[in-house]
Amino acid sequence: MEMEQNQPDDKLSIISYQLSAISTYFPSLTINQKEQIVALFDLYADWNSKINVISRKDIDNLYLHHVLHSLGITKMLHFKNGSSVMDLGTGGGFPGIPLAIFFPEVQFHLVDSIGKKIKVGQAVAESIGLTNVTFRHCRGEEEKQLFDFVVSRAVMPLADLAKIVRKNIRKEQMNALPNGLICLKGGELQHEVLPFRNQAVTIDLKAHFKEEFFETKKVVYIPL
Ligand SMILES: C[S@@+](CC[C@H](N)C(=O)[O-])C[C@H]1O[C@@H](n2cnc3c(N)ncnc32)[C@H](O)[C@@H]1O
Repeated sequence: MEMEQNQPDDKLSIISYQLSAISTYFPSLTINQKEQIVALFDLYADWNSKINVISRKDIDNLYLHHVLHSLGITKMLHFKNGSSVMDLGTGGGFPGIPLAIFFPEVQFHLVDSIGKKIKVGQAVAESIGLTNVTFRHCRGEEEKQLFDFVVSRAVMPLADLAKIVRKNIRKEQMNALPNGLICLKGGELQHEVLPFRNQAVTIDLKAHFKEEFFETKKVVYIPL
């Protein structure tokens, strides 16, 4: 198992360390939200043993590498209540499910071209009682609904994503940033951001989360 620098080394302690990191970074989480987050480990461990949605050797890092990473999007924008957000290429529900827990008054639509991954996300959302999420098994190119924002992690280069989701961005604005695309990205980004250099905003997650995993992780916003 890949270890974070400051983590303890037995499995239960690792998980409770990661959970307490989330509570520390997001002190406003309600008891219900914390219970939903706690429930994710057993659900994903079980589903992941049947359908691979997270690298199997990374499941013990679920809370840091997947849940907290997904919540990194909140560092770019706090979606207003009543907003709608599509997660394109959600796989088993990242970043869509952690964001739907965090923003219970925002409507999320999770899309993936692989049906069995969508089934995992649906089962997890149902088990934790999420009522602000819908799912669709389709390619992003086929989805015609309108949203305030599209979020995405580890799906395709920014230019390709922007090309696919431009049609899905609603013209009416209700958030602190103009509607557009918010992506979680890692590593060297200069080349990908080049076509959007006058508009893209990038933030480093290492400025918000101290764990080594976030050293190279970024959130990129592009108005569309
Ligand atoms: C590497 S996985 C990432 C999954 C998830 N976002 C995560 O971070 O765990 C990429 C996902 O994007 C989906 N995908 C790729 N191209 C797509 C498209 N054009 N429309 C819908 N889903 C797509 C794949 O099916 C796959 O589940």
